[in-house]
Amino acid sequence: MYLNNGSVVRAMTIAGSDSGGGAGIQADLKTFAAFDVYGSSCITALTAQNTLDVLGIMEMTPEFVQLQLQSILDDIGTHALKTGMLSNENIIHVVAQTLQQYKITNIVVDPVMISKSGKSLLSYSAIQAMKEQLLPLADILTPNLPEAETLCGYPITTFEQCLQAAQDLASLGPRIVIIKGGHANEGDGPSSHVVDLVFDGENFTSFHSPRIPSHKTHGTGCTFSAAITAGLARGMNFLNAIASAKSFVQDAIEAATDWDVGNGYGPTNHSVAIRIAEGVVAGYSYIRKDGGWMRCEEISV
Ligand SMILES: Nc1ncnc2c1ncn2[C@@H]1O[C@H](COP(=O)(O)OP(=O)(O)OP(=O)(O)O)[C@@H](O)[C@H]1O
Ligand SMILES: Cc1ncc(CO)c(N)n1
Repeated sequence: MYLNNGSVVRAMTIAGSDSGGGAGIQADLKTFAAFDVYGSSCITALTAQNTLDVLGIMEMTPEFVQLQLQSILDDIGTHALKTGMLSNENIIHVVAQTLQQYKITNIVVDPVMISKSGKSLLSYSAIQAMKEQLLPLADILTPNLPEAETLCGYPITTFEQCLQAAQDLASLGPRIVIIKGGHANEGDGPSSHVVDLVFDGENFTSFHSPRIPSHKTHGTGCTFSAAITAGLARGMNFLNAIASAKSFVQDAIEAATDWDVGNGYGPTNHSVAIRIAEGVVAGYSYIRKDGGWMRCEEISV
């Protein structure tokens, strides 16, 4: 187990259970294990789910969510924490309250709203609670494009709109916003690269990687945010944690391309070695120019 100053490094996830094992709590714990980080979990809802569909959802009561959080935090503690599927505003409320009460740091909020199979995982009325109560506590917010559109309240179809959306989301509280590009150009057929855009309140960095032509992408978002959380728990700075997470997701998609697990959007393969920011992920930084942003220097972290 990875140690930091002699202490076992711990990470925690607050999310829904995916009975199919590809997303949610199951993906998070597999990812923490791959990063050699001890994982604990608070389950917000059970989903009866496979690679094709979400057949049913059973929510926990807010009281039981709170009890799980207290039981972990009073005894085991955590060096970083992520949230995934939160289901409703009452759960969001107790989660936000408890994170404040225990002064949790290194909080990654993955604002899960819809499964790859198209089922809602967050009630519409919870979106405002997420914006008002949870986003101000987030160190890192990781929406995919449709989630960023819902939180911003406008469509994002160009790179300039994506730059604007990241700034608007940062104004709601998170220190760092990453808009993930997995869903880009879906309507127009696959594009050759997946671009994840990072805004840290002042500067932009974009991470580019080849788009893997695969349907084994169930849970990529959960895996990505869990990998960032594990990296933060291990003491990485945010750019290294993001770069390591992106490499991990890429390798996990690639390692699953031949898998025969399920008949729909199959899970990724978490049994891949982690690469700790070895300069493998190409990124670009941006400078302000003529009232906009210009891509300039290529970076590796
Ligand atoms: N086909 C692909 N090839 C390579 N990387 C991908 C691919 N699809 C997604 N990714 C990467 O996976 C990560 C998650 O992105 P994505 O936009 O798929 O999240 P998501 O929609 O939240 O996932 P989920 O299905 O779990 O809800 C990002 O780092 C993205 O770049
Ligand atoms: C439980 C759960 N959380 C998140 C996602 C998003 O991938 C999912 N499909 N299921």
